[in-house]
Amino acid sequence: MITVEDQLAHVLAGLEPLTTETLPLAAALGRTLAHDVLSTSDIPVFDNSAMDGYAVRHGDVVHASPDHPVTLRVVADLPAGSPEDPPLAPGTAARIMTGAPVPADADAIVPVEHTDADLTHSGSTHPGAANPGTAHVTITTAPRPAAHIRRAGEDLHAGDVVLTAGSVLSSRHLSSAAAAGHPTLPVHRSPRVAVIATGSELVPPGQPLGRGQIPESNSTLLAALVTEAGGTVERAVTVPDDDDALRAELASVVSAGVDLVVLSGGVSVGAYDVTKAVLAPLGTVDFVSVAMQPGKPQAFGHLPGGTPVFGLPGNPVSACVSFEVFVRPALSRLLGRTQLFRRMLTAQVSEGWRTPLGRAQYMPVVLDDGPDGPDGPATRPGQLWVRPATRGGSGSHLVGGLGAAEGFAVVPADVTEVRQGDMIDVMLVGL
Ligand SMILES: Nc1nc2c(c(=O)[nH]1)N[C@H]1C(S)=C(S)[C@@H](COP(=O)(O)OP(=O)(O)OC[C@H]3O[C@@H](n4cnc5c(N)ncnc54)[C@H](O)[C@@H]3O)O[C@H]1N2
Ligand code: MOO
Repeated sequence: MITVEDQLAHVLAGLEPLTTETLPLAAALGRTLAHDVLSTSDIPVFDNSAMDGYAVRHGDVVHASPDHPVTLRVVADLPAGSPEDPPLAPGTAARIMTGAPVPADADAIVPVEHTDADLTHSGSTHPGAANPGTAHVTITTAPRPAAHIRRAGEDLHAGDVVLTAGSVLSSRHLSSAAAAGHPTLPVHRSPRVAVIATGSELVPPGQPLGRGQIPESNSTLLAALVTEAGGTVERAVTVPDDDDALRAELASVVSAGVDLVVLSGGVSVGAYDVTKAVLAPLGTVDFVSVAMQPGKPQAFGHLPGGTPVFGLPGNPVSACVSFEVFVRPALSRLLGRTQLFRRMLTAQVSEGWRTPLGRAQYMPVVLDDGPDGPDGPATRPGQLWVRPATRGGSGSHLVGGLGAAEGFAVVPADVTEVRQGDMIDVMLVGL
């Protein structure tokens, strides 16, 4: 048996990020940034007001207080978007709204709450429609120097990196890109993936089951995992345990130009293990036993023409774990991501279990409140507890309980028992 780490290194060795394309911001959501992106301007773009109020000369109002208010003449009205830079002589102020450029002569903003003014609503900022406000304003509280002025470039300077290559673009990244003046972003192409489930016992979910038949679930699982991981499902199909049927399907997906093929089932030593029967003779797909549970039998290699192909074990929990351990990092590499793996955290075990010696175990787990409940003596703030997600434990066929899993606890190969209270690494898979 080879280790998980060696098999993963073998898988990743031959994979390079796909080519890049330029997409409008909304279409780039979930894609991976291909190059660092620089801000085209300072952020903020210019010195602007953080408050609705009055732009003043600090020296005019430094002693203002409720007992000694200071009255200034209002010489301008500056809504957000105003291009004006009115001169402010001593003793004058400009009415200013949040986001409007601060006049060059002003060095503090007094919020309207610290004045006698009342900012009644004006229907439009259009010149002429704007309400000029009062002719005078009385300041009742002295501002600090530079109070409520948001400085140009205090967030980023023009030319600074705003987004780094390899980032998976979220709503927040897209907002930063827009603010930095980019209507489009360079991203890696999303890998087009074909999912092929093999097995003559499989029928579509919901159809009546004859003896020996089960609902097919791996194509649904794997297609959804591909989509969640940022790939594009080209097709998700089921073929029977028939060599010619699988050969025909593989030829079809290769000619469709997919970037990756993910097969489930038929990788073990059974008489009808179609995946092995069709792919092993090619000499370009390796069938190996990996020291993990579930997920021991694994296949990875290339189809004629070079398309990478995974053969995952058919047991549903094995297929899921195999995807997380090998296929997700591979897809992340094709996507150009810098973060190839799920996030790991450390949690404490609230219900122990036995594990096989010599194989790293991936146990589906759920988060819980610990053995004593949320207020128990062993529970500390921020402490995470986990227990097996399925009543039956780690069986690779226990697909019913898989739905509840929020993570996979990763138990090292040399451990035979996980005990209550142990600290354990958990790969988070829930959102
Ligand atoms: N003599 C041995 N037998 C087995 C070994 C072994 O080392 N020696 N390894 C076992 C392990 S571990 C695994 S894992 C499985 C892997 O087998 P295959 O990849 O060949 O998978 P199948 O035999 O096709 O199916 C296994 C199991 O999963 C069900 N299945 C398959 N596909 C689906 C699907 N799309 N949806 C739902 N369920 C599916 C299938 O009905 C079987 O019950 O081999 C062990 N055997
Ligand atoms: O290695 Mo298998 O995946 O335990 O069922």
